[in-house]
Amino acid sequence: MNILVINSGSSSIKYQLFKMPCTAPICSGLVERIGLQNSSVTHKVYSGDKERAVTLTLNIPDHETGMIEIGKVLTEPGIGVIKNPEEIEVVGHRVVHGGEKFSQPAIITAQVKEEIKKLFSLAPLHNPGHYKGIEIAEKLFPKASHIAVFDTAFHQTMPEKAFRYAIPNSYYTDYHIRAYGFHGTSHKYVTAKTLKYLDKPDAKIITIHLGNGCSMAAVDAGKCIDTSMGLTPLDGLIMGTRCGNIDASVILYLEQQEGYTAERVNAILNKESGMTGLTGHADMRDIQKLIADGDEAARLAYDMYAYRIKKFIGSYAAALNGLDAVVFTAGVGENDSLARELACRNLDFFGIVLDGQKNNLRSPLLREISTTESRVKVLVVPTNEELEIATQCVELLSHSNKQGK
Ligand SMILES: Nc1ncnc2c1ncn2[C@@H]1O[C@H](COP(=O)(O)OP(=O)(O)O)[C@@H](O)[C@H]1O
Ligand SMILES: CC(=O)OP(=O)(O)O
Ligand SMILES: [Mg+2]
Repeated sequence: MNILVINSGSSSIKYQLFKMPCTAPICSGLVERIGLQNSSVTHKVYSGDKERAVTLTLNIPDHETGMIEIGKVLTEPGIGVIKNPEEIEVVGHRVVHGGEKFSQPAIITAQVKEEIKKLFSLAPLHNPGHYKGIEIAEKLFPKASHIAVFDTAFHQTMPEKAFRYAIPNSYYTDYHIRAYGFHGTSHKYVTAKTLKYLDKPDAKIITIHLGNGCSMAAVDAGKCIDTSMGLTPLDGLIMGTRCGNIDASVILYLEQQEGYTAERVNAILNKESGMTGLTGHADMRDIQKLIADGDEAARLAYDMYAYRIKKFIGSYAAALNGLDAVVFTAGVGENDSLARELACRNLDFFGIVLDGQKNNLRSPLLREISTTESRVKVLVVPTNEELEIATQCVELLSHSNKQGK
């Protein structure tokens, strides 16, 4: 079954084409730096253990343009992998916010699209892009079944004490205001890999997803018991453009002092804050260059970014009442040794000791970066949200077939 998976993040679109049940992709690609300078599409085609990659530097101002470029590259003679869009049987779409409506994957219908649209205000950097992406994909691949897989699903096991906010109960009952948590597909995938690696199904682990958006999860025996993002993907860690945890009064204060509308404050906190607010850049590679040039603000931003992670490690170790492993994943987590080093520095009290040399080695594989004496293992586990989505699509379709469709 040919399954094309579209994973659109806030700054990138990733795609992979699988011929399931084979878990090795036929091709994969990354549309990067969307809306920034030097945006590009990197398309990789695999045959056996050979890989052929092409990178096209293009002007990609938004996710809509990115999706159209993906459609072109898949069928482009020479670098494409299909002759006809009808060869795609299923398109699996990552959808960040599923609210309380979706705790499982769903076949996309007009009603499902309406629900995704209703959640725009709760995931302003994501759901609008997903919606457009789905609409374009439906036109590009009209014969395929389109399936949405939601970031929120993995976190549905959180106990109420972890997901409720201490605001009047009616806001929960009337508006479902609660923490949902995001990046669930990634936390789920790296959790499974880690438990298998540790050979310990009941392990207590902390998964740290550091991409453009960043989140952490406390996972006990494979079940999420807490996570750092909240009602929306704005909460928790410091991110590329998002502030993470903040005293809610800051919002009121800005509205009073500057006369800002709620919409303006929303844009400031989601798009102009985080590493961008502190350094002018969202991409950690750009910020590292500033640090190398002696830029104090960039250094402070890195320290703040890592300190926030460290505080969550401490609180999740307490929530779990034990810790077997800390797992770094996603763009920053997999590639940025400085962020990992700063986040794990001086955590020997918790039994976490990083091995500087192992931490600096670059590899696309699951690896251990703690010392052999470290009581808690520190791992880098490459995420694969696309494979997880393809797997969930197959499960959903075989389940619906068994139901007699
Ligand atoms: N070699 C690298 N060193 C440091 N950071 C990196 C490196 N490669 C990628 N990144 C970071 O990863 C981020 C993208 O991560 P990713 O998980 O793809 O994000 P998203 O899915 O949110 O778009 C980039 O913004 C950049 O900060
Ligand atoms: C939920 C979220 O922040 O996703 P991403 O990191 O892909 O932007
Ligand atoms: Mg991502």
